[in-house]
Amino acid sequence: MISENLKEHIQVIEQTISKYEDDINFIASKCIKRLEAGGKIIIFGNGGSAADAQHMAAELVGSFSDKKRPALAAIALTTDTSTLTSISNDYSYDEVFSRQLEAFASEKDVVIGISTSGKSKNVINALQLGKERKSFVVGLSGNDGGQMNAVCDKNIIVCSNHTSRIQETHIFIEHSICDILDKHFLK
Ligand SMILES: O=C(CO)[C@@H](O)[C@H](O)[C@H](O)[C@H](O)COP(=O)(O)O
Ligand SMILES: [Zn+2]
Repeated sequence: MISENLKEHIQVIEQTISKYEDDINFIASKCIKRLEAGGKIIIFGNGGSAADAQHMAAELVGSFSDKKRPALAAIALTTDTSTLTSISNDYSYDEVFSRQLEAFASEKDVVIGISTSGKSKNVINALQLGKERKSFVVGLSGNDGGQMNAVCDKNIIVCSNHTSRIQETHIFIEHSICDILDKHFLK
C-alpha cells in the first residue's frame, strides 16, 4: 500500500506541476510585489489545511531555509482560539475566516484559501470577501475546485480526488512559493 501511495503521490505532483507551474510562479511574483508594497499574505483552511496555513505563515515570518532574510508579513487565520470561538459562537462557523478578513484584508494583500474539496463554506466566504476587498485571491484546492473557481484570481486544482494526495501536493506548492520568496528576499 505504501508503494502504491508513493506512486500516486509522485504522479499527482508531476501532473499538477506540469499543468500549473506558470500559475504558481505568477502567484509567487504577486506575493513578492504585494509584500514589497507593504501588503501581507493571509492564509486559512480547515483541519490539515489549517496546519498547512500555519506551516506556510511560520516559514515566511520565521525562516524557510537556513539562510537569514527579513521577516515577511504572513498570517494564518487559524491560531487565535478566542477569535475563532467567538466568531463561531456569535455568528457562525461559516464566517470564521471571512469575519477576520473583514478586519484585516485590503487591496495590498494576497489571500490564500486552502480546501481539498473546494466545498468548505468558510473558505469560500472568505475568498469572496478577499475579492470584494480587491486582495489578490488564491485557492489551493482539489477534486473539481468546487465553488472556489468562481471567487479566485488563481485556483490551483490539484489533479486528484484523494484528500491525502491533495494535501501533500498543497505542501509542495506552498514550499515552492516559500522557496521563490526566500531566493528573492535573500538578495
Ligand atoms: O487532514 C485531514 C485529512 O487528511 C482532515 O483534517 C481534513 O483537513 C478535514 O476533514 C477538513 O475539514 C477538510 O476540509 P476541506 O479540505 O474539504 O476544505
Ligand atoms: Zn515546510
